[in-house]
Amino acid sequence: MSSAYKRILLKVSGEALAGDNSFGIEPPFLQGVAKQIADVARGGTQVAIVVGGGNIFRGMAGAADGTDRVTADLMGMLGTMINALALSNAISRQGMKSKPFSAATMPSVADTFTARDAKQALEEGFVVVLGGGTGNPFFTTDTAATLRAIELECDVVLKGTKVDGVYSADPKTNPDAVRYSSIGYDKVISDNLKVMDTAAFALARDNSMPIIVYALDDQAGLSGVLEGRGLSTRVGKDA
Ligand SMILES: Nc1ncnc2c1ncn2[C@@H]1O[C@H](COP(=O)(O)OP(=O)(O)O)[C@@H](O)[C@H]1O
Ligand SMILES: O=c1ccn([C@@H]2O[C@H](COP(=O)(O)OP(=O)(O)O)[C@@H](O)[C@H]2O)c(=O)[nH]1
Repeated sequence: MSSAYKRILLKVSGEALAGDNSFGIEPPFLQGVAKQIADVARGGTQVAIVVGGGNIFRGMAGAADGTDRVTADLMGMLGTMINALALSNAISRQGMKSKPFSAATMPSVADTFTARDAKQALEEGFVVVLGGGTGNPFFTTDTAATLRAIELECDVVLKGTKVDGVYSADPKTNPDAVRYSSIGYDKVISDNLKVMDTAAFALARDNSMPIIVYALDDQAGLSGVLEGRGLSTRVGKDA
């Protein structure tokens, strides 16, 4: 099993680890995601992962309840670090070497992220799991995923989520929404299509980083999506 890509950046949302619950980590879902990742890595593709934290804490929700936004975002970033440790360990249990990195300095927890060290780990065959987002408040892990993909010279960002691509409107609330098989950066931004935030799309556009949006529960799995099977939307320069 091998893909056309040498090095990928996979964004795993926090909710994907919570499965049918909205909070916390459900072991079967964690193991399911870890197995898909380990299978792709075993096929020879280098895999870097950015994990979200929406299953633990979202800064915006904390700020809405009165916590100041910077503190709330720090709490959110720590949530992503919990997920990073859990996912990295689950990947190791699937028989692949994996190393967590943190955007914030916490030496007793994980190595601090530098592009140099993460690239070296990828070249040594580790799946690297990047927690702590960008390390800055007011950003999201979607932006972190795009940023790290550019820094680590990945070929593509894979955004694994609950929907099977980018639609003309949110498919959860609009049953008439139509799925694009591919779409340009400018259109996704001008139409304000919310599957990722605008900052993430703009960063990808300015650095020509392609993004593939797919459903984490696609029957073809991550490896199938990388091989062009399964449903997905490619966001790139041209539609
Ligand atoms: N135009 C769109 N196409 C696809 N999904 C969209 C669109 N607009 C909004 N969404 C929503 O974006 C969500 C995916 O974003 P994601 O970051 O994984 O979720 P969340 O923001 O809850 O963490 C989907 O569950 C979907 O409901
Ligand atoms: O660079 C970043 C990335 C994340 N966060 C915080 O971490 C939370 C969890 O990340 P995100 O919402 O992107 O997770 P996901 O929706 O992917 O589970 C966010 O709400 C923010 O509060 C942040 O402050 N800076």
